[in-house]
Order: sequence, then C-alpha cells, then structure tokens
Amino acid sequence: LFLRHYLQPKKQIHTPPGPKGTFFTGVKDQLSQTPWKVYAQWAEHYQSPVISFWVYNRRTVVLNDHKSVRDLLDKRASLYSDRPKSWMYHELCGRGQSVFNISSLDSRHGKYRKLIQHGLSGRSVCDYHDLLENEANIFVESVTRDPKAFQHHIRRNVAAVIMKIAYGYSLTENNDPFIRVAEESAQISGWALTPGRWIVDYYPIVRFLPSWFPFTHFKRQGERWRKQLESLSDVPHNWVKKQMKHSNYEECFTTRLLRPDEGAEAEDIVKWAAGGLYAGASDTTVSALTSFILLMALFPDAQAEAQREIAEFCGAGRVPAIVDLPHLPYLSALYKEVLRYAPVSNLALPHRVVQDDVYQSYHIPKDSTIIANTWAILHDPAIYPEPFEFRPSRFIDNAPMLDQHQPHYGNLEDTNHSGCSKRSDNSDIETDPDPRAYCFGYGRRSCPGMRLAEISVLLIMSRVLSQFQISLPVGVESTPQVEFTSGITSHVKQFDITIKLRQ
Ligand code: HEM
Repeated sequence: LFLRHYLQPKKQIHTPPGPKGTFFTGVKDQLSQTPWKVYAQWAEHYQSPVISFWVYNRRTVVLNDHKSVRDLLDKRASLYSDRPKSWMYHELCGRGQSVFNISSLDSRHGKYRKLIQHGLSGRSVCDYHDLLENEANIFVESVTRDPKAFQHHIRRNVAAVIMKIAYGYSLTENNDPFIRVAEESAQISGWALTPGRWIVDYYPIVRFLPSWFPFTHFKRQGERWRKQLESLSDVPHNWVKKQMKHSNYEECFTTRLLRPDEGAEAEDIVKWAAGGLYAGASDTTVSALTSFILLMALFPDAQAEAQREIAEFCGAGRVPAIVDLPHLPYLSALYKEVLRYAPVSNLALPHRVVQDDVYQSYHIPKDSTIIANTWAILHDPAIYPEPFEFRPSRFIDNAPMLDQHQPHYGNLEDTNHSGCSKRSDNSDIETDPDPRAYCFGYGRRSCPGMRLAEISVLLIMSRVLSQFQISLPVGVESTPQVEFTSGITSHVKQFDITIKLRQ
C-alpha cells in the first residue's frame, strides 16, 4: 500500500501559467510603467485569464477577467481578503494596523469596517448634504477665479469634505497644517510601499541583522519613518480630543465614536478608522474628478449632452443640487463611463490568499499575492463592446446593478434603467455591466466609501457642467492620448485644457 501510494502516477495540478522570469528577480524587470497592460497581454499569450509568476520570491496570481474576480475575490472572500505583508511598511514603519493594511484574520479588520460602513452609510451620507453643497459652491468660485489651478481646487474640495466628516475640522484657506500632515504621511507611505525597493520585503530574515551591519539602511529608515508616521497620525486625533475636552467641537465620525470610558484599545480603533477615511477618500476622489474634467475636453459631444440634460431638468439659472441627481440619467451614465474608461485603481489593491486553493484545475498556493486587473475587465471587448470608445450612452438603457454591489444612496436612487441585454453565448454576465461593481474593489476589502464618493463626484460633475465649458486650447492640432500614471491610484496624465464660464 505504501509503495502503491508513492509510486502510482499522480494527477498533477499546476499553478496558473505565466512567464518564468529570472532566478533572483522573477519577472520584476518585465513589468513596465503600465503593468495592467502587460498582465492582459500575458493572459492572451497563455490563453488563460488567470496567470501566475514570481516577483522576487513572491508568487503572484493575476485575475484578468470578471468571472475569476467574482469566483475568487467575492464568492471565496473568506480566503481571498487578506493583504500581502510588506515587512518594511507594516512592521518596521508600524503601519500594519491601518485600515488598508490590517490582516483580514485580525479581529480589528471587521471592527474597522463596521465603524466605517456605519459612518458612511446611506443615512449618514444624507447628513453631509449641506457640507457637500457648500463645498461645491466654494469649488465653483475657486475655478471661476483661477481655472488653470483646477486640480488644486479639486484637492482642496475633497480634503475639506473628508476632514470635516472625519474630525469636524474646517480647513484654513491655504497651506492648511492638517493637510500638510496628511500629505506628508501619504508621501512616506508611498516610499515605504514602493515595490522592489526594500530587500526586507522579499527576504524578511534580514530584519534580524543588527543596525550597524552593512546594507541594513532599511532598519534605520524604517525606525525614523515609524516615529514620524506615529506622530503625524496623532495630530488630528489629539486635536479632536482637545476640542471635546473644552466642549468646543463639531459632531463628526470621531466624536460620535469616542467614549472616554471604553479604554485605550477602543480609542485606538477609532483613531485608525478615522485615519482610513482621509487615506481612502483623498487621492481616489481627486483622480475621478480630474479624469472627468480632462475627458470632457476630449469628448465635447458627451459634455454637450450632459449640459443639455441639466439645463432641461433644472431650468435656466438654477444650479443642480443633490436632490436633482437621481433625475439626471445621462449624468449618471457619464460618471460610470468615466470610472470605466479611466479606472481610479487599474489594479485595485493586492489581496492575499490565506490557504491553498484550487480554481478551474489550477493550484493557487497559500500566501500568493492576488491582483485583480480591473483595467483589463473594464476594457474587455467581450463585455464592453468597443471598450476604447468613450460612450456614456452604453449605460443609459442597459445593465442593471450587479446584486452584491447594489449601493444604498440615502435619498439618491440609482438612475439606471431597465433593459439588460444578455450576451448571446449564455455567459453569466450581460454586456456593459455596471462598472461600479469593479472600480471599488472586491470581497471583504471593497471600498466602504463608495456612496460618499459617488455623491461627491456627481455633485461636482453637475456643477462643473452647468457652469463651465471645457475644451482643448484653440490651435491644438492633435488630440492628446489618454495615458495613466503608475502607482496605487492611477491618474490620467495632465494635458492642456481651457475652462471658461458658460455664457
Ligand atoms: C471614486 C472614488 C473611490 C474609488 C474609485 C475607490 C476605490 C477603492 C478601491 C479599488 C479599494 C481597494 C479595494 C480592494 O482592495 O479590493 C478601496 C478601498 C478603500 N476605500 Fe475607496 N475608493 C474611492 C473613494 C473612497 C472614499 C470617499 C472613502 C472614504 C471616505 C474610501 C475609503 C476606502 C477604504 C477605508 C478602503 C480600504 C478597505 C479595506 O482595506 O478594508 N474610498 N477603495
């Protein structure tokens, strides 16, 4: 029996196909500035939407189609919702407890999500309507005054909204100290998380070397950043506590949750959760709004159609308000097309699988880093016909929401229409599905700020369309190409545009 067990040929199950790479670095050197395109090409080359390879000593599995992300990241969320460990950032810099990085196996993960989901629920978002509308007025005034600095005005708008929601803090006019603190943290985090930069991320054993040892610069740097990040994240939290002590505070996410009698652990959870709000909202919302403005210069027909709809619904001279948004279906379709055409996060954030798994006869080894290629899904011609055409109308009379991502809008209703067109090949998905089901991530890591993001972005879009005309500068001969920056959040690379008040 023993011999038969070991000698009989076994049915081999392999990891998903993919490039081999070199012994030491794996495929690291083959990843260009646009890895999402490289992954999509590999998927085609190996004729498998699920591919795998090594980056240094890390097994990476990339999911390039809608079915594999649904099957693994959503349906098997209990296995696929962890984050890969960055030894430099999580351990040496002490950020392993942050909302984005905490392990899904840590009981705090569920607690953070519960607090944030409650703080940003449909009902809670209704409480922010006045704030959003006031800030939208300030935004329009700023763009009118200085249209060239539109991106700066977007950043200020997003920061003002989230600082008020998280801490009840009102931004000062320029160079706000809290924003400096938040941006400094984001910058350090970016450096500490740069893939391939820190040897300790790939060979964690080196963390035990003494700090005086050659090539252990990462230890001293990690220690410096840990202290800096710790004191930076304490700044807004301590400010709220001080305001509460003097009974001089505005109700906000932090004040609603802080209970002095509940102890240090409960307070720490509130501090990290509030910190996650700024980190989650800032760059993402800025990216979506910047893409919208740049794309309007490239697609004047879409701009004109949305302006026509707003003028018809709101009448002459009235600017759109939040209550109008559910009545503007073309605007809603335009929002979805911006998110699809220029995804805020081309590769979402990496997940980690916590145990060995088998998918479609492939072995997915425990601890693999799992990357969802959101860009490839949103540009898959099988589900989005002519994916490189910017066509908001594809969402007008098509594609109901996918159930598990059905958002609750407070008093906003989904502006989608009926008339789903099933694909003829009996696939389990209709054409032009709602891109929000992909743009906001997956499983137990999907974005808890989706509703707030949606109302904030739609409101600013509606105001911009009703007040301004966006175009390419006169005399531009060739249409700029839409290119993205690489990084966790993808931004459309800037090109020259003109923003003028409408007559
Ligand atoms: C257009 C705007 C936004 C987009 C496209 C976006 C997208 C995403 C994506 C792709 C993820 C990663 C999901 C994954 O790992 O599978 C994420 C996570 C997250 N987002 Fe957003 N987001 C946006 C706005 C916001 C806002 C406004 C907030 C908060 C106010 C927020 C808070 C978060 C948080 C806290 C996480 C971490 C969730 C976790 O790791 O458990 N996001 N978001």
